Amino acid sequence: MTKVDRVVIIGVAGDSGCGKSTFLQRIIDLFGESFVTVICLDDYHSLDRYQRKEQKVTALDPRANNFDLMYEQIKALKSGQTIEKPIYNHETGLIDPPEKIEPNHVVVIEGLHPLYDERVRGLIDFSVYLDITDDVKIAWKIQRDMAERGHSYDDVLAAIESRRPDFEAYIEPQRGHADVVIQVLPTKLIDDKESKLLRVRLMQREGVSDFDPVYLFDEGSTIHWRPCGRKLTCEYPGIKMFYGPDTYYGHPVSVLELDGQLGNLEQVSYIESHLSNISTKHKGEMTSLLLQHREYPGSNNGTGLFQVMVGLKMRATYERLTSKEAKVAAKV
Ligand SMILES: Nc1ncnc2c1ncn2[C@@H]1O[C@H](COP(=O)(O)OP(=O)(O)OP(=O)(O)O)[C@@H](O)[C@H]1O
Ligand SMILES: O=C(CO)[C@H](O)[C@H](O)COP(=O)(O)O
Repeated sequence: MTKVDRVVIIGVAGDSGCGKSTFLQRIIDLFGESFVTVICLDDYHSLDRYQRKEQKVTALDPRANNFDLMYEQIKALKSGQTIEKPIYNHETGLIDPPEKIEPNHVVVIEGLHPLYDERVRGLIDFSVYLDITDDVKIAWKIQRDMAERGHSYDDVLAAIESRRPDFEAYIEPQRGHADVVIQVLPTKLIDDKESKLLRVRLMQREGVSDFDPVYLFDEGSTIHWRPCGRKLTCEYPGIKMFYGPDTYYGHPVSVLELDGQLGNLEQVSYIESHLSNISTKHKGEMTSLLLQHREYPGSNNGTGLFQVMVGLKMRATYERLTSKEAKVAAKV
């Protein structure tokens, strides 16, 4: 077992089918596999599939989840203790015998409710909410659930509809607690009925310790930028970027937006060179991270770019927290 002086807890919230797997893979690529442990919060379902059906509650309902145990176990991990985490088995719908989880440098807690319980929220060092609008969620889910899971179009729509009331009551409000929200919306550049072209907004909360929001050109200004031209080749309808201040769930945020598709990934370095506070270790690092896995879904639009950017901010938060604590330890 590796000795870990400081366990940094990262929360990734989002509905099922919102692209968490790709985002988590990007985080693992950045930190290295042995450095990160991912805990899926579905493992804290207190009611199995049959009990939920019997009691007419969904998995999104807090009554189907054990927040006391979630809090106790994340707290224990954060203080360097090994835990016996339950396992929710998605194949059988039952709760399996627990598994041992050891503390690691970075522990990501991902799923429906990382920011729901105030006590769990208090343990998280950096949090992200993946906010995929319905049109896009339907398009993604249809692509996956029809191709890979044998569901029909109507099944997919019915599943989204049946989750909606609990989703709006218990999942969506967590956006107000996240340090960063990645919002995925249909494009405004053209009328795109299939939601293939995306407008992606990064809502970055201001005033969060150990987190400096990324900005375009000039911090605090409002910028509209069409980067397509000599240095960035774009196909119709091109790319539009926006940066500016806003208020979100009653608190100030900096918004960074990218609408459209990145045609030539190598040229993303042109966009990168106009962004500040991206927490890269060398010039062009963000572009090379994107290029490293150009096959991941969303690499050619704002979803991939902002996932990489948020990964870099997580690394910066990790480094600040660990170096602060090392300095405190050195003084004692
Ligand atoms: N940025 C993206 N652009 C286009 N499609 C995407 C993007 N991210 C994910 N998808 C597609 O959406 C579907 C769901 O993604 P994924 O499996 O990563 O979601 P998830 O949140 O991990 O879901 P679950 O929790 O149910 O396992 C996949 O088919 C994937 O290819
Ligand atoms: O939202 C989910 C995962 O985030 C699932 O719907 C939930 O975990 C219940 O799983 P299953 O449908 O396999 O019983």
